[in-house]
Amino acid sequence: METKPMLTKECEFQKLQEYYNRVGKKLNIYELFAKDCGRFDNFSQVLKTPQDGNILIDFSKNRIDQECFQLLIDLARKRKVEDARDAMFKGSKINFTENRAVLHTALRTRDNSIIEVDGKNVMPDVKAVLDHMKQFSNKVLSGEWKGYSGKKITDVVNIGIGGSDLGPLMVTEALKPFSKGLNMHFVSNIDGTHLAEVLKKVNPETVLFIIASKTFTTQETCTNAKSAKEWFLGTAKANEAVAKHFVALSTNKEKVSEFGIDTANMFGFWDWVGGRYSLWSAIGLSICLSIGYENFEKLLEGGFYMDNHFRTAPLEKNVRTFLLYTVKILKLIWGEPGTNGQHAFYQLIHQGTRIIPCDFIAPAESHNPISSGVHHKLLLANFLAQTEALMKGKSAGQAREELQKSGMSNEDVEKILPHKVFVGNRPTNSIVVKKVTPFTLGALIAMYEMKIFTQGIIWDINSFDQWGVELGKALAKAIEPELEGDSPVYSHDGSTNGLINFIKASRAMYEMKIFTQGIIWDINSFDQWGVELGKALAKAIEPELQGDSKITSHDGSTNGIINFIKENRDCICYPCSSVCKRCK
Ligand SMILES: O=P(O)(O)OC[C@H]1O[C@](O)(CO)[C@@H](O)[C@@H]1O
Repeated sequence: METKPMLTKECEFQKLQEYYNRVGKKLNIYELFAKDCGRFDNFSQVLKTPQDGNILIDFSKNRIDQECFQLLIDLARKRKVEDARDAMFKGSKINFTENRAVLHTALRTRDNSIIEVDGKNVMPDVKAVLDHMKQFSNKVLSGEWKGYSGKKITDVVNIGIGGSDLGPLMVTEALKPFSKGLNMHFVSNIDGTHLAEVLKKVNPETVLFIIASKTFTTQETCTNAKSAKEWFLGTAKANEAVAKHFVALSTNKEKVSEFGIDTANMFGFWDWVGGRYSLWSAIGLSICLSIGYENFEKLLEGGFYMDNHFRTAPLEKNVRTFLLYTVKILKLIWGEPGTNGQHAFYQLIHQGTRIIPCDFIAPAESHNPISSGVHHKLLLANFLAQTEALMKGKSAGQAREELQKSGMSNEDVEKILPHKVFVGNRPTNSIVVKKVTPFTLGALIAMYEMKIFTQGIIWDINSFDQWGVELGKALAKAIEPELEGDSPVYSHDGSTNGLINFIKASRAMYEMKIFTQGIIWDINSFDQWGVELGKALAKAIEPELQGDSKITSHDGSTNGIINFIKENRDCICYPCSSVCKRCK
């Protein structure tokens, strides 16, 4: 890869910085909507999928205007995002610190492209492994594959960690409505409780263990796999039985065979698949077993669809660059499904001292419209309300008026007031799909992968290596023996020694830390007014989701998303009466 100047030295970056100082830091999202009735249309995009409906990407609730947008695009061009993208897709070794190609995109290529690494077309091998996955998963699902005592497989335990766990775990969880009936379990943690609790639920005669490890040297996975095998042999006794109940997903044939797994039951992949991007590879075998191979192919198709968008759409119309605007603070993506987050950490997002840009992802239609769709309506109302609340906030004037109306004394009002005010102007992206399907999920995952890629190129960070993680692993090896026994340790810095010695002696108490922070900063750790505002807005939005009339009562983005949901769902009545013009 060509060496680039430091980001801050780029003239385009300096222009962006100058713009931020002059205009950007004063931008107020809510006011931007008031000034521009076309804002939602200008800062959102609809992608039409072949069979799975439209995907809406709304980034209008960000602190951007047209000038800022153009400056960001100019910066992306200057940092050669398009060249890097093309280099990645054609198999150049863009993971320059490890001298590797980055070709998880080849795994989901669904046309007849030739993709070469070191002059060799990798596609025949990709197809051969997919074929192996198809044959195997079909055999297990049909019951043709039998355990050592002749019984069908009922449970699958995926033992892996990091990319060999999280991607398949997330996908199988998200696509549960497509399950073909096997019970899926995922064991990652080295904490023995994780494995032990799963083993209580499965039967050695009907369980299949998938040992998923790119390197087959990962401490957690190897330890869990060894313990699982010991548990299995405790009942099965004969070593030959292992072949019926253990398969491996790896790039390391030698280690797989050393472990005692027949390499005929090994599903391979290659060093150009990064661990974090491996769910599209053989690491996705648990996905195939959960939702069936045909659905796994649809997941690949969704990823391929998004890749094609990324490759061909100009930056100005490219959804990954839109998502760029969320990058300022987080380099890390975290969250919660459904409304769980608003009962946990949204207080921080509403009233914390740092801006936390959020993405909200929602389906217009649920797979489970139970109680005549009431659950889904409430889910959507809360999603919409939180994005609105984060943007609008609540001024001191509004809060004072509310408190006075409640009959509170003036003295009390002034005491409570600072806790009831929140500045708003918190940026969010909203992403709405018609329904969560293997295809749409594949497309969304690929979109986020490419967002990380784009950020890496702009900041000149290699998104495909993990040297920091490797350093941690090396240090863990040194610390491991020190945790034995009860003699104090002095070989590290004061803090690490202190921690080790404390762990040896007792457990930490975290709740009191939060309490102490609250007292020091004068933040009430026990209220949640930001969350309450979201709830109030959700109540107002709920009835608006009824019927198919256009909504205009909110800001452009909220209106736009509500109207998108209404237009893109089959049923328009809550509760579902089966007589509305779309669902009857
Ligand atoms: O698949 P492996 O080789 O067991 O590695 C597990 C995970 O550990 C990492 O190497 C990080 O330590 C990830 O990249 C990878 O997904």
